[in-house]
This record gives sequence, structure tokens and C-alpha cells, in this order.
Amino acid sequence: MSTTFDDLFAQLQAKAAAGDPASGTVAALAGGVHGVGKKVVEEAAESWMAAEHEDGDRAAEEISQLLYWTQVLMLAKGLTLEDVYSHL
Ligand SMILES: N=c1c2ncn([C@@H]3O[C@H](COP(=O)(O)OP(=O)(O)OP(=O)(O)O)[C@@H](O)[C@H]3O)c2ncn1[C@@H]1O[C@H](COP(=O)(O)O)[C@@H](O)[C@H]1O
Repeated sequence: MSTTFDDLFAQLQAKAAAGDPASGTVAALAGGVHGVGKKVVEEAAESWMAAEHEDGDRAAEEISQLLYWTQVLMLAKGLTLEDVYSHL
């Protein structure tokens, strides 16, 4: 079964709270908003390029990474899903 946006955010929140040393998310958060923000921009560009020049599956893969890094940025900034959803 696929992971949903909300499921992934709950998983990342738990890893951050536990400080799991094996977690790439925890390591990324230690770098702060600046480094995480750069990954968001990188994945946004890769998503755009995949959508322009590659097939749907490749575009979906890049977009999944953009969603992941967007969630990491939310955690780095101390935001919850509700903080963001309230603007939708
Ligand atoms: N969904 C993701 C996910 N998507 C993207 N990424 C990260 O984003 C990177 C993608 O960057 P690139 O496209 O540049 O690929 P790369 O060249 O391999 O990576 P870099 O050399 O640039 O770091 C991946 O290497 C991962 O580090 C993710 N890392 C983790 N998850 C999920 O998040 C959850 C927690 O993971 P951990 O915190 O690692 O336990 C798990 O369910 C994971 O499946």
C-alpha cells in the first residue's frame, strides 16, 4: 500500500522527535532550514525537468521527493500539517 502525505509527515515527526541516528531526515534537520531549503529548490527543479522531458513515472518519482523535502522544511521550521492546511 502507498504512503500518503499525512502518513509520511507523521513518520518524519516521530523520527525527528526520537532523534533516530539512522534517519536521513534527522541528519537533514540538523543542517537547519538553509540546507533543507536548498534541497526543496533542487527537487523542484528536478520535478520540472522530469515533467518536461521524461515520462510520467519519472516525473512522479521526482515529485515524491519534492513532497518529502517540503515536509522536512515544514519540520525544520516547526510547522504542522494543520499550519499549512489552514492556508489551503
Ligand atoms: N520518501 C523519502 C525520501 N524522498 C527523498 N528522500 C531523500 O532525498 C534524496 C533525493 O535526492 P537526489 O534526487 O539528489 O538523490 P541522491 O543523489 O541519491 O541524493 P543526494 O546525493 O543529493 O543526497 C534521497 O537520496 C533521500 O535522501 C527521501 N528520504 C526519505 N524518505 C522516506 O522518509 C522516511 C524516513 O526516512 P529516514 O529519515 O531516512 O529514516 C522513510 O519512509 C523514507 O522512505
